[in-house]
Amino acid sequence: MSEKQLAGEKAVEFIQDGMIVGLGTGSTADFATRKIGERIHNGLNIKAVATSTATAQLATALNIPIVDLNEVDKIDVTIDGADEVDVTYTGIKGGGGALFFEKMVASISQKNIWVVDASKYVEQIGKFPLPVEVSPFVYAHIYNQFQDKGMKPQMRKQQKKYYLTDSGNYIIDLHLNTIKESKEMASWLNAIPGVITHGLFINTVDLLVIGNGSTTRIMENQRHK
Ligand SMILES: O=C(CO)[C@H](O)[C@H](O)COP(=O)(O)O
Repeated sequence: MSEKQLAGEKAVEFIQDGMIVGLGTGSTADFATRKIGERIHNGLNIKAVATSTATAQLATALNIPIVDLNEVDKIDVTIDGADEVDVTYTGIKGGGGALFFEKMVASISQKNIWVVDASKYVEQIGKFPLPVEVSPFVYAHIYNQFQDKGMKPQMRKQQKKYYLTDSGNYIIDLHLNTIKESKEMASWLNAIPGVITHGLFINTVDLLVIGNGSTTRIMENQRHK
């Protein structure tokens, strides 16, 4: 079994009857979603909120009842993947383009569990390009601002066109190589008009489930206890 599958399936052990569950996006989160589907088939009773159209489609195919984010007061547990996470539980998400909905769902979740393979647990984040979701109305100006600051921006593309997120925005990937001041970087990005959100997730994760060889390592963010 792959490290992604080990991590994804392990996290499902934290889900109990009656919960509202956030379903993440990406190949690792999909393993969790499939396992939840299996448990529903065996009698588990939950409702779920999806973080992307792709995840909603997978969940529906597995008979997982999907509800709108606005129909729930809170989400009990969200299981999501990540592209990189460091020892302070700061991470980069959005490799799969779902960062905006993922951030919204995480923000109203009482417990956020991230599932990753061992290669994503790093000392310093930033090797993975940082996604910034921007409005198509003003994207070129934001791109130029990044370029002028030497942040090596790249418009994300799909089939030669600009990649469109589920909410109809573009993504600019910043090839920074290392991000030391993540809080400052997050505040700066948040303040740029036309930036919808970015892939820096700070102080979000409660529990990190890392697929490690043939087993899993579970790490609890002590600051969230
Ligand atoms: O943030 C994400 C999607 O926006 C994903 O969780 C992240 O890209 C990890 O994906 P994978 O599990 O396929 O490696």
